[in-house]
Amino acid sequence: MVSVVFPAAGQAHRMQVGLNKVFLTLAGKPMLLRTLLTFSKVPDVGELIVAVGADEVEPVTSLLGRVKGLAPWRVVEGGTERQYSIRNGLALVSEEADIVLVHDAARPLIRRDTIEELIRVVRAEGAAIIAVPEKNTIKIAAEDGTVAATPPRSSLWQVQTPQGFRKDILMEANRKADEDGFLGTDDASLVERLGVPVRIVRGEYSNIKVTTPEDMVVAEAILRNDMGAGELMKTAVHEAKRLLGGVVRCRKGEEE
Ligand SMILES: Nc1ccn([C@@H]2O[C@H](COP(=O)(O)OP(=O)(O)OP(=O)(O)O)[C@@H](O)[C@H]2O)c(=O)n1
Ligand SMILES: C[C@](O)(CO)[C@H](O)COP(=O)(O)O
Repeated sequence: MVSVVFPAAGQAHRMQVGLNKVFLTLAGKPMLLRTLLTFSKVPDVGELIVAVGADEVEPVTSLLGRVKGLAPWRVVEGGTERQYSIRNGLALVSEEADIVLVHDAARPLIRRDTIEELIRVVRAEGAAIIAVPEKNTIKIAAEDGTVAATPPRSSLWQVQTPQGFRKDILMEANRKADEDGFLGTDDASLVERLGVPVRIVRGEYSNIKVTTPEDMVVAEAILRNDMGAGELMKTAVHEAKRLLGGVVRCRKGEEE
């Protein structure tokens, strides 16, 4: 059985609304619910553990109690850092779970097929993360604000969640991180410290983490666009050709 821990106890400082962003509505549904409902549709997922702020435990418990279609869930108080919120969630993972996924509640655009593919890879390899190839050139800055290095883009991936692990691996990684006082910005970085290989599973660029106000616009647009990127592109290509009288170049094999 797969257990999923959702860190949802952040302060949303960068959203600048004075409210935990996971309760903000996107296309008519609170972000947190959207995320939980998508995971609930995955047959292997047997448990949802949601870490929220201390004063949010009661209202969230009451809210989830009114929602139909959720997998069995529990709400726990989060911590001052994402990693501590997850640690509190891990304490509630049930005996029957053999795999644990961690997913930011603030990534409401995750797709069911991406979750299913991640679970398949974790079953086979023990540890895997969802990521997409980096599109920009990334620079490493020196302390004085000049460029220290330009790592080759072909080896850079933007890491997302969910991230999934065999339960024993994730538990040990968290225990060791606590012992060493190590704080990571994702869960895989804790597992990497154990020397366990972590497989990268290619996901979707649309699985954004809603972090700043403009991310709300992007998320809302993606959710409200019932065409999807593939269909949108077809229409855009058709229009471009019409405007330019068929002069638009199509790469071999990519003709309409
Ligand atoms: N102490 C914390 C901090 C973050 N999170 C969760 O971790 C996810 C990713 O974090 P982030 O996008 O940074 O959210 P916030 O911490 O809320 O945002 P900010 O850093 O702008 O305050 C979010 O679902 C957030 O709720 C958490 O559970 N506990
Ligand atoms: C785990 C994560 O979503 C991967 O991109 C990200 O590192 C979380 O970072 P944040 O500092 O909590 O925004």
